[in-house]
Amino acid sequence: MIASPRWQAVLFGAVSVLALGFQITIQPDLILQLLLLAPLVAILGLPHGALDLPIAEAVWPLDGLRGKLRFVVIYLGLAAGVIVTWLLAPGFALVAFLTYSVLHFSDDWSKAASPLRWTGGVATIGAPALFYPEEVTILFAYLAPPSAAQFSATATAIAGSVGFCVFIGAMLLKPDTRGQAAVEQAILWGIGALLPPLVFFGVYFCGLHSIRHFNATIQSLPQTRRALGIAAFLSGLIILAAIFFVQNQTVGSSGPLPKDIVQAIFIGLAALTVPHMILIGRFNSLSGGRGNLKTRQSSGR
Ligand SMILES: CC1=C(/C=C/C(C)=C/C=C/C(C)=C/C=O)C(C)(C)CCC1
Ligand SMILES: [Fe+2]
Repeated sequence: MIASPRWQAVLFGAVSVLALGFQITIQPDLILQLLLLAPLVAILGLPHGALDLPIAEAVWPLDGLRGKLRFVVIYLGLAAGVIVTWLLAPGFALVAFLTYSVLHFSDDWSKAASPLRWTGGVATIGAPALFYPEEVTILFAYLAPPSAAQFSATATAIAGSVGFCVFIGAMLLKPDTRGQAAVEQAILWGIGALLPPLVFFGVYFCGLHSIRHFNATIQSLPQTRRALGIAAFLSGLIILAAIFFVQNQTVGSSGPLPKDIVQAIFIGLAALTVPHMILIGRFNSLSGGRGNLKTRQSSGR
């Protein structure tokens, strides 16, 4: 576990530098970016969602196997609802996904001085849209009709430019904002300008978000060791299922298409983030902000 937020910032800086080196030397094309992003998101992103069962156990009395099964069915039902919404109204789904992702990612700076919480969330999506508008429009067009993709890319780029101005304004006018969050967001804007959108996303999601989220959650849960065990077990199970699924695919001679991989990664993330956010919202309100449930229940091992 990387306990100290300062070490998380150092790690994020190091991963960013490595990714810049990778970008300069390899210059990966879209398909290579996607083939690297998919397993990275699966392996590093999964554990932060796999803690949801231990979180639910701390928030609600999930008595016995029945209680746990009921939770899993509701959780997966909500995720399936997102996928159905995406199939029926992809334009609306993309706009909603981008909006709640900004809210979700803002939580990485929940303790930062205002307005850095919001500029951080906006940077995670707005930076690539601002610096790589054409690439982002193409990627959005894999997820929604062209008009909705164009609208979302433009709106996100505008949000990005406003966020960037607010960030610079805060740096110049509010000395109390010049802390660790500012360093992280400066790195975020830097890699947003220098790395292609998917490499940028991979670096932020795996190098900062997942680690920070996982660490904050595990620290505030009772029975830490048990929670880690459940998260490891669930992640292993899902990764095995994914490997089994991929091996049994009859892949055409041309291999997987970028569109299929983009849809699998991002509609998958969109679907799982909805029940995850509802649960985290309940968890935070019960434990008093970014609180701690260790004190609410019997102390952890
Ligand atoms: C599709 C796409 C983007 C948006 C990704 C989003 C919005 C991801 C959200 C993930 C979540 C909410 C994970 C939760 O832990 C970017 C980065 C602009 C780059 C261009 C392609
Ligand atoms: Fe997350």
